[in-house]
Formats: sequence, structure tokens, C-alpha cells
Amino acid sequence: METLVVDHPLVAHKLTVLRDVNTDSPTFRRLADELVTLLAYEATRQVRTTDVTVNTPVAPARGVRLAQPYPLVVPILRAGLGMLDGMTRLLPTAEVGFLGMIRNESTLKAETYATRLPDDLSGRQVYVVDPMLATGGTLAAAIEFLFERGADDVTALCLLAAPEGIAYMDEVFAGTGRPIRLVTAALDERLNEHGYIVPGLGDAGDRLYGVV
Ligand SMILES: O=P(O)(O)OC[C@H]1O[C@H](OP(=O)(O)OP(=O)(O)O)[C@H](O)[C@@H]1O
Ligand SMILES: O=c1cc[nH]c(=O)[nH]1
Ligand SMILES: [Mg+2]
Repeated sequence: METLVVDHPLVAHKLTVLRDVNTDSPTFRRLADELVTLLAYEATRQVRTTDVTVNTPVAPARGVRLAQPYPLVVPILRAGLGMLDGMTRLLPTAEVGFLGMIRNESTLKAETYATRLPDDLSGRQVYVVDPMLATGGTLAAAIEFLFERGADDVTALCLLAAPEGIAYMDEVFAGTGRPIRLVTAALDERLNEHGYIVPGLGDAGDRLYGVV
């Protein structure tokens, strides 16, 4: 998997405040939103465009517009919802599909409880958003599902990734020839015995929306 860790002082600053245990939910939401727009700038470098001509008040100018079919943004509920607005602000014509997934905290296996996506994703570029790539079980299952529906190009945006999760993604998709990219704000040290990213930021869903 092609992985980009965005190296930028604004990203590092916002991520540091996001990690802080004393950061409250409203601030956490705002920072997650701001961070995703910074990641999206890098993650959309290969977004498909078509050449067009526009008339400026002075003369015709060559330019580009996003190609159709427009990209599909897929937040993985619940925590991925905290990254949706930041994505659609940069990609206002994108369509949005939803995947509801939860990691069983005993087995660390991902379970899917909701899907609301176009049946046919042929020819679609897809941007999956989820703040945390820990064991990789959730993201791998989500991306496998998108490929089964015909997606031909998938980019994942995460706020934090663990080396174990990246290794798992490489194992699952090795040799499949599937084009997958990961853009993340940081690559952390490891997972702890509970499958949490260290140093991480805790449970992203709980920090965004409260403990359920
Ligand atoms: O890489 P993994 O080991 O699969 O873990 C990562 C997943 O865990 C978190 O979601 P969670 O299951 O806590 O659901 P939530 O968004 O509803 O809180 C996170 O947002 C990812 O989806
Ligand atoms: O550190 C982690 C791992 C999985 N899910 C989270 O929200 N945080
Ligand atoms: Mg959670």
C-alpha cells in the first residue's frame, strides 16, 4: 500500500492538541475537521479531471474540472463521520456512501452493521475516511467490500496509523494489484495489548461523540 505521512507543522500542531487528554469534544471535532482538509489536499492529488476551457472576462483559458463519475467519499461510522464535512468541503460534488462498522473489543474483529452505498462502483474513485487504522481489520474489510462493488481506485485518509495496521493491509492486498493509497497525519509506535494505538489519542469515536 502506498503510504504518505503528511509532514507539515500545521498538521503536527493540530494533531498534538487532538491527542491531548484534556482536549474537549467540541475542540476535538473542530481539529479533526481541520486536519482532514489538510490531508485531503494531499490525498486528492490523483483525483481524475477533464480538460475544459472557460472564458475569463478577458480571454479563453484552459483549465480542468473534476471528471465524472464524481468521487465517492465513504466515512466508516461512527468515528469517520468526524472527517466527512472536511472532505466534502474540498470535494463538494462528491457523493457520499456510508459503512457502519464496529470493532469487537474482545476479538478485535470488525463487524459491519450498516451499508448504504451505490451497488455499482465501477470506475469510481473512492475516498474512505476513518480516524484510526489500528489492527487494520476495519479498513481492510471496508476496502474489500468497495472492490467487490467495482471500485477501481481507493484512497484511505486516517488521522493516525499503527505499523501493525499497515502491515496487515499489505498482507491482505499484496499481489492483488489493487491500487490503494493511505494518507495519514502520523504513523505511531505500536498497538497495546487492547489493540489501541500508542501513543494514539484514545477512542476516536468516544472523543468525538461521547462514550456509548
Ligand atoms: O484497525 P482496527 O483495529 O479495526 O480499529 C480501527 C477502528 O476502530 C475504531 O472504530 P470503533 O470500532 O471504535 O467504532 P466507532 O467509530 O463506532 O467508535 C476506528 O474508528 C476504526 O474504525
Ligand atoms: O487507538 C484506537 C484503536 C482503535 N480505535 C480507536 O478509536 N482508537
Ligand atoms: Mg470507537
